[in-house]
Amino acid sequence: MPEDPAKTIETLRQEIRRHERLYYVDATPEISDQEFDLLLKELEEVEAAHPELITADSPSQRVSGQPIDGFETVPHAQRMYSIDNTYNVEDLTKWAKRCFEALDPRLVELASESIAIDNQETEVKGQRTAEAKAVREKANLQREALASRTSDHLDAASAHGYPLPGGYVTEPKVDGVAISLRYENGLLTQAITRGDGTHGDDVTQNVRAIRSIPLKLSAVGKVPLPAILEVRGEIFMPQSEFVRLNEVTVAAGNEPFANPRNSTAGTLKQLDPQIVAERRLQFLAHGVGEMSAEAAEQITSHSEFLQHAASWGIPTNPLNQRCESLREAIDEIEKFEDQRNELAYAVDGVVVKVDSYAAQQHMGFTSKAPRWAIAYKYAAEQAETTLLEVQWQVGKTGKLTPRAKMEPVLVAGTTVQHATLHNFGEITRKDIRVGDRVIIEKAGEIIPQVVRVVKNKRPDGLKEMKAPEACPECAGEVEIAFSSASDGETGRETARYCINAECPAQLRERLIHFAGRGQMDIDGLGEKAVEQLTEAGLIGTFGDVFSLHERREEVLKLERMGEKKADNLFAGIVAAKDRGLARVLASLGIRHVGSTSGRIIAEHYGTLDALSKATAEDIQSFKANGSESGIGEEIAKSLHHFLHSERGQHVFAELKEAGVDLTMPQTEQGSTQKLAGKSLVVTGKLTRYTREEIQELIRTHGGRAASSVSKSTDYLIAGEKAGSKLTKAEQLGVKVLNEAEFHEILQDT
Ligand SMILES: NC(=O)c1ccc[n+]([C@@H]2O[C@H](COP(=O)([O-])OP(=O)(O)OC[C@H]3O[C@@H](n4cnc5c(N)ncnc54)[C@H](O)[C@@H]3O)[C@@H](O)[C@H]2O)c1
Ligand SMILES: [Zn+2]
Repeated sequence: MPEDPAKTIETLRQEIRRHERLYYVDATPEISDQEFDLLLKELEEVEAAHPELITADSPSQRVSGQPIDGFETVPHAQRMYSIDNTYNVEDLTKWAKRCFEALDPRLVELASESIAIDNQETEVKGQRTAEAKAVREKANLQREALASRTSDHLDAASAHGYPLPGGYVTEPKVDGVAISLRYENGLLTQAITRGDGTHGDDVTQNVRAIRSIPLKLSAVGKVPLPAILEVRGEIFMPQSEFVRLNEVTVAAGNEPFANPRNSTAGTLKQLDPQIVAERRLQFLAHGVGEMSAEAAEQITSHSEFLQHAASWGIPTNPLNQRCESLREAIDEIEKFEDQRNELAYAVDGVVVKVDSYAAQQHMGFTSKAPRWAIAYKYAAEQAETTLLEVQWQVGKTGKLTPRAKMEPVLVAGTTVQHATLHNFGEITRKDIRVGDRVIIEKAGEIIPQVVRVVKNKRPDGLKEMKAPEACPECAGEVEIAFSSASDGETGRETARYCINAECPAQLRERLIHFAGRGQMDIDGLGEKAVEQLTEAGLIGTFGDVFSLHERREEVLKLERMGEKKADNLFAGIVAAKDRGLARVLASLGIRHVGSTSGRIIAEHYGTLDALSKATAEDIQSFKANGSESGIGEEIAKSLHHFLHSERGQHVFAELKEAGVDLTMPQTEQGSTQKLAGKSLVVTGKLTRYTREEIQELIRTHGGRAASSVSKSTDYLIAGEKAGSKLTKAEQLGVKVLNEAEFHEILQDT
C-alpha cells in the first residue's frame, strides 16, 4: 500500500526538527551531517512531488538556527541565507547548467528568437488561409532549427564546463558559525548570528573579544570605505585550538565538542567575553549584506568585493579561486580535497559561486538559499561493522572511558577497529549494545566515532549495556560526575572516575604520558616498557624512573630485556633530564596543562622557583611578547593548585633530586635570529611539535612560515607522509629537513 504523502512529510519534518534542535540548541548531534542532509533531501523530494503540501514553516523552506538564551534577538538589515548543498558532481553539474541557461548571452538570444517565432505564429492564429498555413510551417521549421542550435550550444557548453560571463569563484567552505558584522564609518557596531535568517542574536560583546576581527577598518582601499558595511563571514575555531579545548573539556569531566563548528557555537554562546578571548577564534569574510550605494556602485563582482574588503583590513581567504568554467571549479575541488587536511582549520567542502553581481541578481534566491551558489561537501567516510566489545579504559586522572572494539573495517584509507564512545551517557543515548551492527565514521584527523546502531539488523537477545560499578583494573571505588545544574537539567552522567589513589592503571597511564613523545620523550620507555616495569614494581612514581639504573639487575630479569635494550633505556632516561621546564610541566598530567601552555608559562617564568612564587592571577595575566599570553583561568588555577599541593611538592622534590632540569630559557633570551630572512614551509605529520608550535618557533627565530614551496623557499620541514610539497621541493632543489635536523639548527650555537 502506498504511503500517505502527508504522513511521510510530517514524520520527516518532525524528525528533522528534532535533529535541528539537538544540533543547534543542545550541540549534541546524534547523526552525521551527511545523514541529516539525506533526510532533508528526502523531504524535499516528497514535497516536490506534492507541492500542495509545502508549508512556509517546513524545514525545507527556512534557514534553521535557534535563538540563544541570554542574548538579544535583533533583525538583520538584509536577510542571511543558507547555501544548498550536494555531495556529488552530478548535482553540481546540474546546478551549473541552470546558471548557464539563465545567464549565457547566446542562450538568452536563442530564447528571444523563440519568442519572436511564437509571436509570428500568434499573428495568424485561427486563420485558415494558405498564407497562414505557410507561416505556421515556416515557424515549425524555424523552431526545429532553433531547438537543434540550442541543444548544440548546450552540448558545447557542457563539454566546456558551462563557462559563464564573469565566471565562477570557488571558496573553501570553512566549518564554523555564520556571522554578520556591521561597520558604521569604519567602526564595528554590531555582530549578529544568522539565526533564522531574518533575526539573529546580538553577540557584539563576544565578537569584540575575537582578535582576528578588526574593530576599526582602514580607509586605504581603492574604493573608499563605505559608510555602512555589513560583512558576512565565518567565525571558526582552528583545529589545534579545538583539540586543546576538548582536552580541557574532557579533563573537566564534560562531554567533548563533536566538531569545531559545535565548539565555535558553544564559545559564542558564552556570557563572559573573557572566555571567548581565551579560545582564539578566527574570522574569514565570504559575503556582503548592506553596503552604502557609493561603494556598491563601484563594485561589480563578489571577487572584487573580497579584494576591497581585504584592503579595508577584513580577513579574507587566500585560497579563494576564480574559475572560468565548472570544469576548472571541479579541478579546484579535487585539488583541494587532498590539501584540506593540511589546513589549520576544518573545511567541510567547497562553495562554488557565480561571481558577477549582475548575474547573481538575475538569478536571485529561493526561500532559503541563493540560486547562484552551491556547496559541494566532502563526505565523512562511513562504514558498517560489528561491535565486539566495550572496553573501559582508566586514564591518568582515573577517568573511565568506554571504547568500542569492532571487527576491523576500512574507512578513509585506514583500517579501524576501535572507536571512541566518550562516556556512558553516549552509550545509553545511542542504545549501543555488544553484538550490534554499527555505523562508524572517520572525518579527517578526528578519532573514529560510532555514529549509530543499525537497529533493524540487531540480533535477538542483545543486552543493554551496564556501566562499571567498580574500577575494571583495581576494583576500586567509582565516583560518578554529573553535569552541572546550569546545563538546564541535572543528573545527566558525564563521567566516572576510579578514586583509588594507588590504582595501578592510573599510575601506569601517568607514566606513559610522562615518557611520551610530546612530553619527556624517553627513548625505550614506551607503553609496553612502562607496563612491564610497573607490573614488576620497578617504577611507580616519576622519581622512580630516574633511579631505575640502581635496579639494573632486576630490570635485566624482565622478559625480552637484554643488556643492550636496558642500556638504551637508561641512556634515554638520562637524556630526558635535559628537556627543560616546558616539557616537565606538560608531562606531569596536571589538569588543563598541555604542551602549548606548558611552553608559554615556562618561557615566561624561566625557572620552577620563579613560577612557584607566582599567584594564580599572575599566571593568568602575564603578557608574552607584549600581548596576552592566552593562559586562561582554568589553566592558571589548576597549575597553581598543583604546584602548592602536597603531591606537587613531592613530585618536584623528586625530580630536583634526580637532577632534572627545571629551568627554561626565557623568550627574550631564548629567541635567536637564526632563521632571519629565511622562508620555511612545513608539511606532513609532525611528532615533536604541532603545526602551530613549529610555525611559532620559526617566527620567534626570525624566519617566515610560508604555506607553499617555491624557488625562494629555504627549507622544507617534512614530517611523515609528506606528499606533493616534498616532491616539489625535491624538484626545485629546496633543502629538506626532518624535525630533528630542524631542531638542531635552532640548537646550534
Ligand atoms: N547532524 C545533525 O543532526 C544536523 C542537524 C542540523 C543541521 N546539520 C548540518 O548543519 C548544516 C546546515 O547548516 P547551514 O544551513 O548553515 O548550511 P551549511 O553549513 O551547509 O552551509 C551554509 C553556511 O556555510 C557557511 N560558509 C562557509 N564558507 C562559506 C563561503 N565561502 N561562502 C558562503 N558561505 C560559507 C556560511 O556560514 C553559510 O551560512 C548542514 O551541514 C547540516 O548537515 C546537521
Ligand atoms: Zn582503579
